[in-house]
Amino acid sequence: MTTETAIKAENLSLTFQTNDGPVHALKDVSLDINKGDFVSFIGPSGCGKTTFLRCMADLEQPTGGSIMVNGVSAREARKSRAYGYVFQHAGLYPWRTIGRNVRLPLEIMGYPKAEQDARIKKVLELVDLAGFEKKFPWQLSGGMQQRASIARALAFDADILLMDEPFGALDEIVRDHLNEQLLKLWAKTQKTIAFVTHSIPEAVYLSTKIVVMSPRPGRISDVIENPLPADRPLDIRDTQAFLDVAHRVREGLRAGHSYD
Ligand SMILES: Nc1ncnc2c1ncn2[C@@H]1O[C@H](COP(=O)(O)OP(=O)(O)OP(=O)(O)O)[C@@H](O)[C@H]1O
Repeated sequence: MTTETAIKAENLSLTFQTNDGPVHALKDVSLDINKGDFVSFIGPSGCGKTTFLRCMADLEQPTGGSIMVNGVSAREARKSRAYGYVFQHAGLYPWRTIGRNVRLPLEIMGYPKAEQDARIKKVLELVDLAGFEKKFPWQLSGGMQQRASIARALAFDADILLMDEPFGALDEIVRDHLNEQLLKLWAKTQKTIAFVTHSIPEAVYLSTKIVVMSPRPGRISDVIENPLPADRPLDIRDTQAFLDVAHRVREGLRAGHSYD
């Protein structure tokens, strides 16, 4: 069986020119993400995780190297709506109901009304928010709002999901629950997911592949193929196999960390 590449970065570099001189947000980053992979990016603040995700999304332009998404340039991939993007904060419009927030990208893309309705129903069921369509964002908990923003990113059924620390602002129990749900959703939809996190347990629990990054210049310091089985109840986090992977991630982080 051949594995198809969803995202391919080759010697990707991005230097920002700032008043304090150049900032090497990414330098010579090469990585293959296969279709159906769940890849986490972990590393200290400023190591280029968000910049890397934004390059995949064509929201930043690399200054060197290349990035391909689904075999075409990031720009073409953006135009063909190859991905959904989930931000750290849900970013729902407060004056729109949950249903109308999810509807927005579908309206922009010009889907017929009946198709919009069908898709909204389907994705709200996927994230366990059936029945909340008519609520406003402020009537939902933080975790529910984040699920609604995931539904919005899923609405047009892109096969890639880019997620930038989507659960960073949530308390640990809610986060555990959303981690479990996201894993189920991933298994059900077979999407390719690129996921930024600061949490070692979250990275190990969710991923097929963990990319450890380090700063100044932003680069990849380790890529760990996660040996854990696909079926992952939350208590897998207490197993030796889990702790072994977490240990390797921690070592990678420590190696690339400076305490200035
Ligand atoms: N638009 C910009 N202009 C100038 N510098 C930038 C810009 N965006 C990011 N940077 C710098 O690039 C580096 C990488 O930033 P990036 O946000 O990708 O890191 P990160 O790993 O996602 O950090 P965090 O974990 O804090 O979100 C940082 O030094 C940051 O200050």
